[in-house]
Amino acid sequence: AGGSATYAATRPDEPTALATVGSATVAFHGAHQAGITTPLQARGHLVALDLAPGAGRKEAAALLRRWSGTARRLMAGEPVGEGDTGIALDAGPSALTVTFGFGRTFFDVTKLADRRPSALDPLPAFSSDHLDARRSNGDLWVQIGSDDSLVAFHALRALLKEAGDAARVRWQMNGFNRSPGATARPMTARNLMGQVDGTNNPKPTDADFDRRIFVPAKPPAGTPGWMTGGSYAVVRRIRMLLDDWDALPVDRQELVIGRRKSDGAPLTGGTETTALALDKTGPDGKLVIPDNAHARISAPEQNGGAAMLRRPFSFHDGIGADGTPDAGLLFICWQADPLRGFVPVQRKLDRGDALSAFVRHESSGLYAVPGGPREGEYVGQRLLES
Ligand SMILES: C=CC1=C(C)c2cc3[nH]c(cc4nc(cc5[nH]c(cc1n2)c(C)c5CCC(=O)O)C(CCC(=O)O)=C4C)c(C)c3C=C
Ligand SMILES: [Fe+2]
Repeated sequence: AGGSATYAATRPDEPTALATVGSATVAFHGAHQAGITTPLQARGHLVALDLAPGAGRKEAAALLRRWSGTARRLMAGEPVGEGDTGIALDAGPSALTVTFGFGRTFFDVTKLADRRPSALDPLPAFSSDHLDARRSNGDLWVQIGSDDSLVAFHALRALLKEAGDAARVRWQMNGFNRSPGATARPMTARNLMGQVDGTNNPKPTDADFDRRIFVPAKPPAGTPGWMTGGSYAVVRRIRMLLDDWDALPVDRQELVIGRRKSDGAPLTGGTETTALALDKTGPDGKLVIPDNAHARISAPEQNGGAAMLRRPFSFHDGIGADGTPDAGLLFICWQADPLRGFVPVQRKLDRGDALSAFVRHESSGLYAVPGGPREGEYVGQRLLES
C-alpha cells in the first residue's frame, strides 16, 4: 500500500474523501441561491468586483449568464469545458456553492436605479467602525464555498477568468471553517476565539424562517419583484484582537459572551441549546449573564425580534503591521431586510457589547442576492432582462 515516497502525501488504506466529502452536491437551481442555508463549508472565497469602465447592463447580463453556466457545471462536478485549469481534476464537487449578489453601485452603472431595492440604502455608520473603503462594497459580489480547498480555488479561477474585460476585482477575502468529519459527531462551529458560534441561529425548520431570511412572493413596498426568493447579505471583515482575548482568563471570556466556552451552554445552566435565562441573578444579586454580554445584547427578544442567519468563515491573513495576527471573522449574515436584521442588532452592540473591546470591523458590504435561478435561467435574469 504505497512506498515510503507516497506515504507522506496519501493514506491509501483509509476511505477516500470522494466517497464522503467529495461526493456532496448542492443544487444550483431552486427557489433560493445555494450558499445561504447550505451547511458551513470548510473553505470560502469572497470576491467583490466592479464593472469595468464602459461596461453596462448588456455586459453585466452576459457576464451573469456566463457565470451561471459555469457555476451550474462546477456545482454538478463537471469540468468548465475548454481551457479548464485542471485544478479540481480527480475531486468531486465537495459541496461547492457559488452565490451571486449585487451591490448598490451596480444599479447606477447599469442605469437600473429604478429597480434598486430600498434595502440597499447604505448601512448607517457605527461608532466602532474602522472601515477601509477599498475593501468594502463593490458592484458585484461572489461567494464561493466548498469542503475542498482546491475545488474552491478552481471555481474562483474559472469565474475570475470569465469576468474578462467586463469586471475587475475590487477586493478578495479568503476564509475557512472546520472540515467535515473533524469532530466525532456533527457540532456547531467554533470561531478563532474558541467559542461555539452559531448555536442560536434561526433554523430552516422554524415556522418563521423563510419570512425572516427570504424576500416573499409579494414583496413589501420598496422591494422590486425580481428580489422574490432573494435575501440580503451583510458582509463584515471583523478582525479579532486575539492576543488581548487570549490573555483574558476563561471565566472572564465567558462573561463577555454569556455562554460557557467549553460547550456553548448559557452561564445560567443547561446544555448548548438551553434558552438563556436572562433575568436570573446569582447569590450576589447580580445578573448571571451580564448586561453587556454579547449573547444577551444580540438576542432577538432584546431587539424587537430582529433576526438574521449568520453564516461566517474565519480568516487568517498572517501577521498584521502591529505584530498581532491579522485574523478574525468574515461575518456574513442573511436576512429578508437588513433594517430588521443586522442594523438594529449592530446598533445595540455598538452601544455596549463587551465583545467590542476585542474586535474591530474593518470592512463592510451590503448585497442584494436574487432568488435561485429556474432551469434554463441565469442568476439575476429577472432583473437584467425584464
Ligand atoms: C450585528 C450582528 C452580529 C455581529 C457583528 C456579531 C459578531 C460576533 N459574534 C461573535 C460570537 C458569538 N455571537 C453569538 C451570538 C449571536 N451573535 C449575533 C449577532 C452578531 N454577532 C446574534 C444575533 C447572536 C445570537 C443571539 C441569540 O439569539 O441568542 C455567540 C453565541 C452563540 C450563538 O448563538 O451563536 C457567539 C459566541 C463574534 C466572535 C463576533 C465578531 C467577531
Ligand atoms: Fe455574535
